[in-house]
Amino acid sequence: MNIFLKNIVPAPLIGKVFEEHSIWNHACCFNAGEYYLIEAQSGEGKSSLMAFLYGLRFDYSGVIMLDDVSIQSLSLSNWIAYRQSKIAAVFQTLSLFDGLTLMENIQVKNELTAFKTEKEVDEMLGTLGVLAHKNQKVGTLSMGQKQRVAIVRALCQPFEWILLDEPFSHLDQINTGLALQLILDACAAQNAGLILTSLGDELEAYPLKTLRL
Ligand SMILES: Nc1ncnc2c1ncn2[C@@H]1O[C@H](COP(=O)(O)OP(=O)(O)OP(=O)(O)O)[C@@H](O)[C@H]1O
Repeated sequence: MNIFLKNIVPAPLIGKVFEEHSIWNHACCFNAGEYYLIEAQSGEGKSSLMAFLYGLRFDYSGVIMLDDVSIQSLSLSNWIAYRQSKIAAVFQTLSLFDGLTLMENIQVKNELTAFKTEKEVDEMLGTLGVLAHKNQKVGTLSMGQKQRVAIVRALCQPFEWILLDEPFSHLDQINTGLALQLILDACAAQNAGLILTSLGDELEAYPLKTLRL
């Protein structure tokens, strides 16, 4: 599935002048199966773009197409279907349940999708260094640990695109590399694409196409 943006401008940024290569107010295509890094400073609209692509916000001008379907035309049941099998996401809020354990948070999703075996979930948690915390309440985990739980949970579903809004902001360089590699492997296994936002340039060494807002 290709994602086309045609002259998108978030309502809060209307009236601002954008650079020639900006995504905002220009035509832009995210090609199916490719990996994109959106680099921008705070307040330039990274979270807004992710919310638009996931159908959480519609306060923008312009058109967003998923192949030949305008996302403005999707019903709630269409969105549910897209989010179940086509678009996975990790937002900055993470949306974890603090009162549940790490593993319960993941099983809430994986029991619905049955996408990963328990062994596969354990392997992903082990790769990201949080397996020892599987029975700990999420409310007591560090922010970096919570980010890794949210990433593993997002991978517990089929997808054509995964949207990640500053998913490594609390991770050190080594854990960032491990998490990104896990995500890239999951994308490669499904020929899925990735759109990742970042404040800085710490991900420029990875095989991602960098775009500016
Ligand atoms: N719901 C909203 N209503 C009004 N203004 C908003 C809304 N959401 C975001 N904005 C404004 O739109 C601009 C972009 O916000 P956004 O959260 O997308 O930025 P960001 O690039 O993700 O920032 P950060 O890196 O700090 O998370 C900001 O000026 C923000 O104040």
